[in-house]
Amino acid sequence: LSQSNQFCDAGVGYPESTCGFSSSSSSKLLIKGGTVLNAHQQEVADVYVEDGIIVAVKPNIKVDEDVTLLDATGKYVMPGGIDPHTHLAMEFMGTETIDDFFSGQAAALAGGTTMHIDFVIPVNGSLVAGFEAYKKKAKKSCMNYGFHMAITKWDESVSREMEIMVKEKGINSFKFFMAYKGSLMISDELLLQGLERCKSLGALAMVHAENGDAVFEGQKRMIDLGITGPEGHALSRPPVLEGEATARAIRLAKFVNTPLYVVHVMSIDAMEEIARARKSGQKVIGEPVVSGLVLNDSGLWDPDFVTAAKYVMSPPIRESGHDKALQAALSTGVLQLVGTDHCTFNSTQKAFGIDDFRKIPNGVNGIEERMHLVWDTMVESGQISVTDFVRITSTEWYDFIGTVLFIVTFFCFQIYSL
Ligand SMILES: NC(=O)NCCC(=O)O
Ligand SMILES: [Zn+2]
Repeated sequence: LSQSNQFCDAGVGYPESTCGFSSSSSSKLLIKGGTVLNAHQQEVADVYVEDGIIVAVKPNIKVDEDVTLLDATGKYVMPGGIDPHTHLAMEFMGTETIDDFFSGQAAALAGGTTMHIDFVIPVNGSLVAGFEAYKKKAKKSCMNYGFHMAITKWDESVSREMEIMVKEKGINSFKFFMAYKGSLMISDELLLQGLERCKSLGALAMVHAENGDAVFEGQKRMIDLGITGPEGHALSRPPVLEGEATARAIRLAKFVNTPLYVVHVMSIDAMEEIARARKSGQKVIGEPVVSGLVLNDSGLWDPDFVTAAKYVMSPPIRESGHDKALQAALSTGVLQLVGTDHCTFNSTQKAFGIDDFRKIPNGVNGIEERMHLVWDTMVESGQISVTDFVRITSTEWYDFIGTVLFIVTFFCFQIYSL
């Protein structure tokens, strides 16, 4: 936890030890007798933590009397979750997400996630200005976070600033939008240049894969048919458009010979493209999000606009069947890790699209619910093991991004009942 945060400043009943460590006293904690989990193994052991840093993990650690004891017998002790895909305080579709870096992170912590990676959106195309703006937004943070960077246009200065991000600012993953025509979307020509640049910088290229031109046409088609409600959102951008863009991005990444990370894989169509590419040996990573794993599109058909609009996100939550197929792909290693795409708007904001689904701000929640929903649907059902749970909700990210972000989240353990 940061030394100073809103919990501490507000003094809402949190002891000093929760609000960072004073220079005069050190904090010592022994978590005793739990089943310690990581992505590869589990063992009954004690965990000794000094000043927020894990010093030892082994059975029967003996400590002095000044150490705080926490009995974890009969419980799992595991790393805090890492959500690799969030949008806090993001300006989007004429408004700003209702969760900022404090309220979103408070929700994350309540659900066992201790780190998230948010997407910096450039300001007028400038990555440096976007980075500075997000540093300001993130000042209210109460947990660990990192940044990806979205690329929303392409020119020489963007290319130069990508290097600054990688070499000076610690950002080494860049997302390209193949959707949102007229705002965030970039052309294939620019995507290709972006992929080349990622390759030359050793950075990871990410894509939001939907065919933005076809989505635009699909939206017009729905409006012409008089379908203006939230169901029109899903009808206008069917799975085939996600599959097409995923296949295109994969082929362009292959042409450039650089790894590709596909964010929010929502359909069988996209998942199968990833499966095919991986089988052929191409380095493609697929990230399902918790809404796609546990929901289906029935919410979008709710006659109550307020309810239906809550389910509007892109790519859309799909018909029943896609959810189970994505779970199966995750459990068999076709897809690798679970994000949320947490991007929340309240009912007033969602109501911008009361007469036209194209104006409903796109995004759903999940940062608080991700860990327990994956546990409930996939561990409890026996689809994945407890160590797999740790891998797909926490540690897998580091396998992709290397050692740049050392496993800070291990500082914050979450305890789950056996
Ligand atoms: N996914 C979504 O609906 N909103 C957030 C922006 C994005 O990731 O596309
Ligand atoms: Zn997103």
